[in-house]
Amino acid sequence: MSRLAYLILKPASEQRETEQELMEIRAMLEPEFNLSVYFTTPEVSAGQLAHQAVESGAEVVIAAGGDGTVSAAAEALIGTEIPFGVIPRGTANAFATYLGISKDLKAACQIILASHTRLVDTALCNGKPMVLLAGIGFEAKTVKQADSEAKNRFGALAYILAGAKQFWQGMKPFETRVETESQTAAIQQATAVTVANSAPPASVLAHGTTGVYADDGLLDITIISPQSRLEGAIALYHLIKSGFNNNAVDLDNVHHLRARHIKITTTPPQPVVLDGNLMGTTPIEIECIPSSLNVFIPRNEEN
Ligand SMILES: Nc1ncnc2c1ncn2[C@@H]1O[C@H](COP(=O)(O)OP(=O)(O)OP(=O)(O)O)[C@@H](O)[C@H]1O
Repeated sequence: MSRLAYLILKPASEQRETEQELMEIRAMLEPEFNLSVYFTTPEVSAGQLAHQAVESGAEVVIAAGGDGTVSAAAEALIGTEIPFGVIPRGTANAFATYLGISKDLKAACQIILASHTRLVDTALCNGKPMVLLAGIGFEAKTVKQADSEAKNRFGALAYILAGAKQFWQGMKPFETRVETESQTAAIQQATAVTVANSAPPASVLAHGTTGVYADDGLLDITIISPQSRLEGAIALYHLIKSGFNNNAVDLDNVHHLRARHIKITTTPPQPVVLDGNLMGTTPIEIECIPSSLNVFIPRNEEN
């Protein structure tokens, strides 16, 4: 008997596109799974649908959408070992990229059909699910500027344009205090604080440390505090490099630490973006939940 799978899908902006994508997903997955399809709406979240799926005995849960949809659906699966499939349909798709899942719909379905899974860490940020990262300051302001119209028109370039604008306009620095289970750091003139569970190289501000790994039971914290545009540009250059070579950034204005439990306060309060969506303002408290999500990944991404 075929396995019971719940597909949670965030509709695309064009209905025809959604219909076409759903047809392709059904054609790929239905020979293998008994597939039930549910659409998210502004009122019914991927999290609610995923909880419903778990209660109904789903043997596999699949989220098709952007990082917000994937993160919300993942929350219901934390600690369940129910295999979780990701079909990237958003703008950035950072979690899928981190896991090595292609944006090509058929290739993403093939990964689910191959049934190879890996346990990864997740985290809770002020009680909300986090598979990727929480960004305070620069990143949150960038996401705020890249509205849905810009994302529909320019795709991922919308984030780059919004980031460049932020950078050019200059950021108001803020004071931050980061407390972990073993240490406390206080930085006077921070412009961005990033706490990452997982992060592809494109999530540049997360890469102060020696690699961001979603299976080490730890969160990676990067705080940047450049005092000028030039210092900011140098820091960015080193962070981009570190995203690819996993060497920690060695600069006075890039601070990094690792911990399982983190509390962050800022003065004044700063906007926070959680897994690609704005969630409110600081203070935040984040707890890593080691090996808590069982995701389908390509076989060659095991290490
Ligand atoms: N049918 C819908 N119509 C409009 N908004 C929706 C719908 N379903 C979910 N949402 C909202 O979309 C957000 C999640 O979007 P998600 O991040 O998954 O996709 P995206 O915006 O397409 O991708 P990205 O963030 O990468 O651009 C949530 O805030 C959710 O409330």
